[in-house]
Amino acid sequence: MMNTLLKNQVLSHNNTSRPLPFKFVELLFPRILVQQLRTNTLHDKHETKDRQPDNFFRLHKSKGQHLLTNPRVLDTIVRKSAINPTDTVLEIGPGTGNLTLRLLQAASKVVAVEIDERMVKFLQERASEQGLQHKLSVTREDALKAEFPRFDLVVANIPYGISSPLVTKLVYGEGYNFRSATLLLQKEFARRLLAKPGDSEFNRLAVNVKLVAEVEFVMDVSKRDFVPCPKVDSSVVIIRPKSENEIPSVNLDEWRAFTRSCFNKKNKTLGATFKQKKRVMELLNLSQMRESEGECRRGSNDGYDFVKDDNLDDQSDDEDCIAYSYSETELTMFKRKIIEVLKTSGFEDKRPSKLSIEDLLNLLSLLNGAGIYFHDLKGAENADNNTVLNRKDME
Ligand SMILES: C[S@@+](CC[C@H](N)C(=O)[O-])C[C@H]1O[C@@H](n2cnc3c(N)ncnc32)[C@H](O)[C@@H]1O
Repeated sequence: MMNTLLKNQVLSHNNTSRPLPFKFVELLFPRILVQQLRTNTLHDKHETKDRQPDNFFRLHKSKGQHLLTNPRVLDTIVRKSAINPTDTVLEIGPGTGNLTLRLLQAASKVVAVEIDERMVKFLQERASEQGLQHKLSVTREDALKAEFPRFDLVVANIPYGISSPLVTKLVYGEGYNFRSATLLLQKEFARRLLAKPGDSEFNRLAVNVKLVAEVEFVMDVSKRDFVPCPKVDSSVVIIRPKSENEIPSVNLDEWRAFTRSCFNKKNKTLGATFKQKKRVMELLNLSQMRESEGECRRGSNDGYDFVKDDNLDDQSDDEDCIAYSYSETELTMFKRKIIEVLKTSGFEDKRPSKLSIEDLLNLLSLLNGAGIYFHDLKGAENADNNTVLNRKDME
């Protein structure tokens, strides 16, 4: 059942029936809201069977339900997003709608994707009460699985647990053509998106996003601006996809497979990474697949099964674990080929986290020139039960 008290409180910013002058409400809003929400909501951690009366609107930590309540921050997010009155805005995880109501006022339309049915209903009612329901389309879906309708820009305070796959989906998703994504993210995650080569936070996520988009820092947001208060601080960033002619000409699937290999252990030198027997086997297999457009050789008990190989440099590697069969000679020759490219190009002793995108593109092109290719094995992974599924995403 909808909690009327909660509804009145989260609505207070725009509720015309409230007698308090707008500015005064604006000033008091965070404190009133925090105080009252605290007494009228429960978070997973505090849930007990005997403490769940109907008028409690329980927020689920597992779904990242931390509501942004500071009107100053909400207004800044909307202002910085530079929304045109003709724009359709995609909001992921609208929750109770504190941001959505502002977006509805600024945009022509808001399409929202929310996983929690209760939030969907709450938001629809709230929009109706403000006479804005005709501008809102909210569906109950997992944003990672949803096919987003057409949108001009994204503005969202997203659940932090899905940040990496969601950012990947937005910037690498086929068919999305949008101006910008203003996202409220966990501070550390935002720092990685903003990191430059040589920074300690510079990783595969940063390099992949930067290939196809520009990232701008907007502001830090205190954990105290949320209800309930999370453990971490947050930051707002704006991601702007590059136009087609600004993106280097590279096969994006191969690029992502290449950076996955390079950054597998980002503090190892590229020489050490690509000398690993499993890496050599994987690349030999992919390169042969590319040449023959055929089957990959895997699974023979007579050959090398790197999962069981005690001589591996890095047994803790939790990436793709597929067994291939190659002779010692084949592997040695192929390994020489890789090392030769790394040596002659001066990349052997370099660490991926210190390299620029241009350096990495150059290395990929040199490896391709020597017949060494990279490929995202996800398709093969789904089709083949021999694959150990434990693939990290972009981090
Ligand atoms: C951090 S809260 C933000 C709520 C609201 N936008 C705000 O700023 O107050 C994240 C919201 O995302 C929703 N959510 C969590 N996982 C989701 C998913 N996979 N797809 C869509 N929504 C999700 C949660 O239910 C929650 O409402």
